[in-house]
Amino acid sequence: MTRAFLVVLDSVGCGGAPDAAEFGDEGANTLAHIAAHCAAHRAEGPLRLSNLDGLGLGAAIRLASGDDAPGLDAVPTGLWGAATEVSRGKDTPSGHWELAGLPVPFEWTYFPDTDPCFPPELVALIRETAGTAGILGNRHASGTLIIEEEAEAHIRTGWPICYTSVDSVLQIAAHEEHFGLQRLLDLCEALAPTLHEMRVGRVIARPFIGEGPWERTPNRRDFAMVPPAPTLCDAVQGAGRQVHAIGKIGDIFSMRGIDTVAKGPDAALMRHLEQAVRDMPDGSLTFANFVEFDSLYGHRRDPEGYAAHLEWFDGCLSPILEATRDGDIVIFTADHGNDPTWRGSDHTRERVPVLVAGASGEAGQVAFADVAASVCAHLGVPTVGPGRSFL
Ligand SMILES: O=P(O)(O)O[C@H]1O[C@H](CO)[C@@H](O)[C@H]1O
Ligand SMILES: [Mn+2]
Ligand SMILES: [Mn+2]
Repeated sequence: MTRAFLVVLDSVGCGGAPDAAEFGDEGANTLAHIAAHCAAHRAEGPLRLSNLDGLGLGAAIRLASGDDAPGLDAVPTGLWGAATEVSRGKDTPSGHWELAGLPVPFEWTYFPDTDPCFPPELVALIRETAGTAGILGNRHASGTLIIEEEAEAHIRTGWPICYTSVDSVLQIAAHEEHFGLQRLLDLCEALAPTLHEMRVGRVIARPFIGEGPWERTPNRRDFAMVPPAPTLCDAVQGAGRQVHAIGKIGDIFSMRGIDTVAKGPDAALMRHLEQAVRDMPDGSLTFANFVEFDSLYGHRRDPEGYAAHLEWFDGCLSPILEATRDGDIVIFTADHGNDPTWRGSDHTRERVPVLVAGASGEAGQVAFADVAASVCAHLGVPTVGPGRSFL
């Protein structure tokens, strides 16, 4: 029996989504634009990702979009392809659920990009649940900028800072000491069932500290809707196998089909992944998400920070790939794009690379749900979802 490791590099898209124009994202390409930025502007020169490119990253970018990616021109040794999403959201739950065999079968509710953005009944519910006379924010915003703008008023009034984005989210930022971390988590948890009934995908607690400058802390919590049907995690667990989640996978799947969880910043997650490759039993699935590409660099529109994080990630892979056993597969993919050279601060609709260590050949253009079918086929468990195995 063999093991599967499914590793999502959050937001590391490769352009070319056929419906990108419907999202205002025609031409967005996270990886190709970072590579072009490095080649043209970076003191250290072109993007260098020898492990991922060796598996087929540059080839996947060219296949997905036709765009060039300077510095990524290795001849692939892994199995490589590019995956297209059908769910209507370019958000984290949509991407992960579909990779896990569950294209989202309904339309999410999004809050309009108006000021205010939340309906009065929701504002009343937040006020009542928080025990405050009002809320701050109530608009579309970047999470770091809205803290800059509202933190002083937040500390003065004690009101929570509520905002949203192009994703189906209610985000609440509050100071860990002045407002209280547990109080923030309790508030988000209490609001979540109502928001989920409204088909808002997540309520996200965004705690911060400091007295200006302000700093968000790793105590973020996502209260996500339960997946509306079984996913890859349920299929693997249901076959009596172990499912280990690294990073925010547990939150994204509301712990459905997941046995164990390891969390922390990306550097800690890399150590957890290495340990999982050493320790996980035959027949198991390890499902990891590395979020900092998205949260620290994509949303912050920082192509050089994004490039450095890609190079850090790639540089950590050699010992991990060497520690895999015969018959293991390691799949590297992504859940959506977040082009740091694009306008605004939101995700971008893109295809994503699919690179498999432990297999070889060209998978070509595949579907997100094919990832779940491939993992099921590899592990020899009953398949889940509409996909077909590319292995
Ligand atoms: O700008 P910040 O707070 O990082 O928010 C981002 O994080 C949210 C959840 O991933 C996205 O919807 C986007 O709004
Ligand atoms: Mn994501
Ligand atoms: Mn994001």
